[in-house]
Amino acid sequence: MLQESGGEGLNIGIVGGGAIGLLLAAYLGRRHGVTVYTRRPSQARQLAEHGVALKKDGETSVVAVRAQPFAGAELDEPLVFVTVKQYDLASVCAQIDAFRRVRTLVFLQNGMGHLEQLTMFADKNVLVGVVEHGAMKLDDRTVAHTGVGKLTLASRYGSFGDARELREGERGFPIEWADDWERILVDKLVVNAVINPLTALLQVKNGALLETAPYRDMMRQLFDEVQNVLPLEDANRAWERVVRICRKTADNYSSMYMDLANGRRTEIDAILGYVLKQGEARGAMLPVVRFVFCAVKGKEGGEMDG
Ligand SMILES: NC(=O)C1=CN([C@@H]2O[C@H](COP(=O)(O)OP(=O)(O)OC[C@H]3O[C@@H](n4cnc5c(N)ncnc54)[C@H](OP(=O)(O)O)[C@@H]3O)[C@@H](O)[C@H]2O)C=CC1
Ligand SMILES: CC(C)(CO)C(=O)C(=O)O
Repeated sequence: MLQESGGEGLNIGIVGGGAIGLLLAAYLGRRHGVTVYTRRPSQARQLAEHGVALKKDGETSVVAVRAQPFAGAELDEPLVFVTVKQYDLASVCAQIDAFRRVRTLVFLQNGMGHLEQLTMFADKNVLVGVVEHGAMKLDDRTVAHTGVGKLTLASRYGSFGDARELREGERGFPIEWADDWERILVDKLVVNAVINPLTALLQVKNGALLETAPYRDMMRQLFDEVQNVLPLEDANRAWERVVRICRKTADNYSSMYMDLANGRRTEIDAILGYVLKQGEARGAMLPVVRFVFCAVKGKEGGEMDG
C-alpha cells in the first residue's frame, strides 16, 4: 500500500538515491516531506510516480516522496542529507549554489577523505554521520533493509540545527547524537580500513577473516599500522571493536567486496588513501597499508590519487 509522505514534520532533501538515500527516504518519509535528488532523471521519475519501496523481514511498504534530478536543482529544504559515495562528492559540491537556502547539511560518507571538502559549507550547520545499517538497493525505487543498526550524528560546524527535529529517529531507524565528530569517524574508519580491503582482496565474507588464522594475522598487521597514525583513544578497544563488528557481520560481504565483485569503483581513497595521507604528514612508513591500497587500486583499475 502506498503511504502518503508525512506532512506534519520537516521538509527534508536527500541527495543520492542509492541504498542509503532510499533507506533514509523510506523511514523519514513516513513523518516528513522528503524530496530525493537523483543523478538520473529516469530514477527521479520512477520515485515521484511510484514512491520508495522498503523491503524488510519479508514485507514491503511504500512511501510517497517527491523527486527530481540534482543537476540544476535549487534545494529549498532546511535539512539535506548527502548520501552519494565519497568519490562523487566533488561533483555535488561543485553545485554549491544549489545549497544556498539549506541551513543544515548532513554527510554520511564512509571514510574521512571527504572532510576537507566540507569546509566550503562551514557557514551552515554541517553534520557528519556514521551509518551502521545494512542496506541494499534492489532497483531504482526499492531498498532492502538487511541489517538494523543505528545512525550516529555529530556536528562538524555549527550545531545540530534542523536535524534535532528528528529526535530519536523513526521506529526501526534509531538515531544517536554524539559530541565528538572525529571520534565517531575514526572509530568507523578503523573498522572499514581493516575489514573492507582484506575481504575484497581475499574474496571472503567478513567472518572468514577471524576464522582463518593467517587472515586474522593479516588483519592484525594492517590494524597495527593504521592505529599508529590515527588519533585513537585506546588501541586495544579499537582492535576489540574491529573483531566484534567482524563477528557481528560474519555473514556479510563487505561493501568493498561487493564493489569489486560488481566492477564498481571502491571507496579505498577515502579509507586507506586517507590513512596513507596521515602517515605522510607524520613521516610514518606504512608498507602494509600501501601494499593493500595498491592491490585494491589495481583490482578496480582506478587511477592512483591516494
Ligand atoms: N549501503 C550500506 O549498507 C552502507 C553505506 N555506507 C556509506 O554511505 C554512502 C552511500 O552508500 P550507498 O548508498 O551504498 O551508495 P550507492 O552507490 O548505492 O548510492 C550512491 C548514489 O549516489 C548517486 N549519485 C552519484 N552522483 C550523484 C550526483 N551528482 N547527484 C545526485 N546523485 C548522485 C548515485 O546515482 P546513480 O545510481 O545514478 O549512479 C547513487 O544512486 C557511502 O559512502 C557508503 O560507504 C555506510 C554504511 C552502510
Ligand atoms: C561494517 C562493514 C565492514 C560491514 O560489512 C562495513 O561497513 C562495510 O562493509 O562497508
